[in-house]
Amino acid sequence: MVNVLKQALATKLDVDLMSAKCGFALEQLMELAGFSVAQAISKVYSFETNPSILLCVGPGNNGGDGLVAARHLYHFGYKPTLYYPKQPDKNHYQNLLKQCQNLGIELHSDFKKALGSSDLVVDALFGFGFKPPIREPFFEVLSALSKSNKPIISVDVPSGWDVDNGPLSTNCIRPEMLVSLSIPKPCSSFFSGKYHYLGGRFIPEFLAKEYNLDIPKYPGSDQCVLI
Ligand SMILES: NC(=O)C1=CN([C@@H]2O[C@H](COP(=O)(O)OP(=O)(O)OC[C@H]3O[C@@H](n4cnc5c(N)ncnc54)[C@H](O)[C@@H]3O)[C@@H](O)[C@H]2O)[C@H](O)CC1
Ligand SMILES: [K+]
Repeated sequence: MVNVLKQALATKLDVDLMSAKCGFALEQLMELAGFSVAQAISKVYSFETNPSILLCVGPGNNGGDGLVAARHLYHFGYKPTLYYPKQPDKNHYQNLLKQCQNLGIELHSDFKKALGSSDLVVDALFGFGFKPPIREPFFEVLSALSKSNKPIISVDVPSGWDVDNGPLSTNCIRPEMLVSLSIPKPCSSFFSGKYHYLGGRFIPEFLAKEYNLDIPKYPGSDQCVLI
């Protein structure tokens, strides 16, 4: 049994989930993934002491999880805001953004100002689709994050880390919390923050068996589990 999945296999698992044999749509998986991230955050950081959460949103599905999490965090009582420098044309991402904006969630253009006024930062820039080296404008964003003392919550993979091999340099971000999705990626063994959660409670048992995955048991109706 394995408790981590390398980049190539995580990509294959994602394709399998959305194939005819499993029948999921990306929108469903992303909603569950993003909801589990919001729920994990709510278990660790109270909205009374840490209301302002800046969600840094990347151009792929990791960013989509961030947009979903922002919407749920708003409904949980937080004050989320977004930094989304590369917005793809795809309908789904535009709808997720519209859903946030309809709630009055602010979209920042000045990253440093946004960072200064936040209590927590969600890193939803890159997940298992990241291929180094980091391209602009993300290099500047990640180096500002690595120098900041704000607690960072990374979604699936700490952005800028190699998915299979971990931090690429000494000035990589060091998140306080990591929410792995489906199953942790190998880089999570370098995580030295305080809280490691697993979310994305959607892997059918037959697929877990096929990939020989050792998925921790989720408590009750929770969408995340502390690992
Ligand atoms: N099965 C699951 O667990 C699910 C997880 N989800 C989330 O999806 C991401 C993986 O999404 P994907 O779109 O494949 O990749 P990323 O978002 O990680 O990144 C792709 C995006 O980033 C750009 N990019 C890649 N490398 C660089 C670089 N060096 N510099 C700048 N930009 C880069 C690339 O061009 C793309 O635009 C997974 O981690 C989960 O968070 C799903 O939501 C549901 C199923
Ligand atoms: K991330």
